[in-house]
Amino acid sequence: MPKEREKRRKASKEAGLSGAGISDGFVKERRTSRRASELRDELCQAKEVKLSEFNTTQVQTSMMEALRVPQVTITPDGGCSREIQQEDWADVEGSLRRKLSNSSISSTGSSIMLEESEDDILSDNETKSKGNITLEHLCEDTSESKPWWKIKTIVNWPFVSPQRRNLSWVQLAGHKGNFKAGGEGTILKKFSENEKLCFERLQGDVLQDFVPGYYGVVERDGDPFLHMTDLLVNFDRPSVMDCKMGVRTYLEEEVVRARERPKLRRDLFDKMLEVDSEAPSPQEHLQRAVTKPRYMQWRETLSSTHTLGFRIEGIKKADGTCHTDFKKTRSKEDITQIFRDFATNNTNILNSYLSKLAKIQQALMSSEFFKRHEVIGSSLLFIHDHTDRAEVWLIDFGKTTALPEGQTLDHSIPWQEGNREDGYMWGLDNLMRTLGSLTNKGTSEGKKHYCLVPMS
Ligand SMILES: Nc1ncnc2c1ncn2[C@@H]1O[C@H](COP(=O)(O)OP(=O)(O)OP(=O)(O)O)[C@@H](O)[C@H]1O
Ligand SMILES: O=P(O)(O)O[C@@H]1[C@H](O)[C@H](O)[C@@H](OP(=O)(O)O)[C@H](OP(=O)(O)O)[C@H]1O
Repeated sequence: MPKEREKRRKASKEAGLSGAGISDGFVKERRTSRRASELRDELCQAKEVKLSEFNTTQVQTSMMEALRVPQVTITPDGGCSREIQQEDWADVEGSLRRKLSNSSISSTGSSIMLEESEDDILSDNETKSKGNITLEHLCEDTSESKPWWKIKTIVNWPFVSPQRRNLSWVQLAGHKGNFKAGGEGTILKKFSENEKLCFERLQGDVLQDFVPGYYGVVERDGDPFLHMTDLLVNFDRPSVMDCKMGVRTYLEEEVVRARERPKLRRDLFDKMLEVDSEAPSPQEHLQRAVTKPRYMQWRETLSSTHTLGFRIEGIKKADGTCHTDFKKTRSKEDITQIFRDFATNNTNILNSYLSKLAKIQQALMSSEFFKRHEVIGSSLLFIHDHTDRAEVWLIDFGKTTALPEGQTLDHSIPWQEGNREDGYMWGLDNLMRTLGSLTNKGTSEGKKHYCLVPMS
């Protein structure tokens, strides 16, 4: 981390900006994020690109034929970002409060609510990014003297001029509008109190080398962001894959809330219908809505989350093509084929990935952070390029939560409501076996983690 920034971060921390400030931030940040996203959407009016489904047959077809999706190119330019200073924090809190009150859930007293744009504590109605990036404009405030970066959306990767090539960026999963460019090989991610706490706790943990560098909270256009390393920055036309880890993709508290105060979501019903018109039950068809845990569980059984403890979320290949619809990719055979294709069957790359995963596995086994956190919805980001450099990082701690004092997790035993197990290690084991089957190393790289009984 550059010294200047480190100093400023320390100063912010000492001023109490890191751990405090937004006590009920988990709720607020999601709403803030949604409003910011809406505003951005209004500004950008970017169009969604419908991606073709990516099944086994398509794996075998040329990726060049796949739909081109907009990529983000980050170019140095004037701009207006700065780290949050002590005096700003009250403003941030105030703005979060304002945004929360603007969008707070109305209490009707009814036991079941049908809401198109609201869900429980953790959800919102943002469109998913899924590889097609919304055109983002950075603000043009010239009063700031610090250099900034400008994002432009391009449609075809090869159009990027040579000097900008390495700065191209893609978002394979997650919520649209969650990312902005940061200076000097960094990016900004929409603020999440939970994720911020995770990044802070990861400092000094054995996992620190396997997560993006974290440089604190910064403010941009009135919103707080987490400032972190852009993992793509040192690669040349990287191939990228996002694998969401674990057997469960929703928090226990989401299940509890859905039980106590079910909220029916039409958008999730529609997403379900799009994949399989027979998936909703007759009652769900009647109400034309489902609860979020119902949707999430259906997604898990449809994909390999349930059976293997991980699933592929998205892939971008060196030629710039992206595929992000792996909702129905479940079998070992399909996943193996996708990995083979992703790594262009290059044994150097596959071996590098495998040994990187073995290191991650080792680190996880001795990590105090991992022991004491329920890791939900976190991904492994695989990145390689034509130099055969291949790296894997853990990303996305938005739903990674600390356990009560004294409690630890095994990460391999079956989940039952209340035990908070996430199946992360079991999923990693299966992932390593998948990669191992494509190399001579088989599964000898890693330590075996015994199977979970599939959840009902
Ligand atoms: N530090 C990083 N460097 C490079 N790319 C990143 C980085 N962090 C995230 N990405 C890209 O952004 C995508 C989404 O990241 P992430 O999962 O953190 O977002 P999210 O909005 O929290 O997702 P979700 O909604 O699933 O929780 C990843 O798939 C990856 O393509
Ligand atoms: O991948 P899909 O099929 O698009 O489904 C989404 C995905 O499971 C996300 O992980 C989840 O966000 P969180 O992880 O943040 O809960 C989102 O919930 P949301 O619609 O409430 O944002 C789902 O809609």
